Amino acid sequence: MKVGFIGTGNMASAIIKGMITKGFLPPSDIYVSSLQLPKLKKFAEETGTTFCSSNAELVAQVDVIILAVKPNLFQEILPALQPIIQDRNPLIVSIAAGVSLEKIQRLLGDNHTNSIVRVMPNVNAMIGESMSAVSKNDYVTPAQMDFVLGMFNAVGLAIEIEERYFSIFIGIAGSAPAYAYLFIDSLARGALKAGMNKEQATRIAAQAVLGSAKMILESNEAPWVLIDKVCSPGGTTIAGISALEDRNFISTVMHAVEATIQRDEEIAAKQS
Ligand SMILES: NC(=O)C1=CN([C@@H]2O[C@H](COP(=O)(O)OP(=O)(O)OC[C@H]3O[C@@H](n4cnc5c(N)ncnc54)[C@H](O)[C@@H]3O)[C@@H](O)[C@H]2O)C=CC1
Ligand SMILES: O=C(O)[C@@H]1CCC=N1
Repeated sequence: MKVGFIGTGNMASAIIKGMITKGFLPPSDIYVSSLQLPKLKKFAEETGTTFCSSNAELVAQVDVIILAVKPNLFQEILPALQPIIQDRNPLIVSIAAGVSLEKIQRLLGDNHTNSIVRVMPNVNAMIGESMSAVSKNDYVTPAQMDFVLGMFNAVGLAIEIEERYFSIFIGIAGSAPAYAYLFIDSLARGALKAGMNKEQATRIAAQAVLGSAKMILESNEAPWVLIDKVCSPGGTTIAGISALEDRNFISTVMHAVEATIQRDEEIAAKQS
């Protein structure tokens, strides 16, 4: 299978580097196109991927197209590629927030029946730790779906969800790495304020958060049960939990998820 990425920015480069590290495809079977050609050429040379000087050149050679550009570019890029896409009928995979399966089909021509898959990965794909959601339209074959799930399982964990849950998924997985990084950075800033070197504090906090995430995934205990196990009576942890709740930690994080969902819905409304 030859897989072509249209757009090689933050997310595509994370997936490509993750795929290459995991050996999912030979690098030369990964084709890349984007706007800034000198930068793209350097990226292709560094990764061993196949450089394409235009989106059309890429579409003419691949079996799977990964659309990895910003949502507002779909209406410019897809109609221009429509004839060649309809001629070759590749599997279309989009990783964009706010662009529905139905919208992609409309941009490719309502009278056609393209196999289209929507994926919401996250940037941790670069180290093989993405949490990705996958949703498909009616024309995707089981073999095509297996290929996409295999690709995103190679760079983390991929699950199939109904498309109507995509906005919520972005709030807890697509955008959430940024929120987790912010939490770790905030812990490190607290340590910095108390006199510890920030770099050392960041590594310590990141390992503590990594272990906590693994504990939730591997212990089969609910987070609240684990919280109680850390809190000694009259101890340090309950003092910290109380301080977090003084500033509405729980509702602040819930509000962040709601804001993410709302923004995804706004982007989708603009695209429709
Ligand atoms: N950054 C992230 O953590 C995540 C991003 N996404 C989605 O991935 C998509 C890309 O996001 P990023 O990688 O963050 O954006 P980015 O801005 O880093 O990359 C966009 C890429 O598109 C290319 N591009 C722009 N116009 C083009 C054109 N006409 N033809 C071909 N390539 C063109 C740019 O040169 C660049 O390589 C978005 O739709 C976003 O919703 C999804 C999950 C996570
Ligand atoms: O911020 C964004 O819109 C993209 C989608 C999910 C993560 N980054």
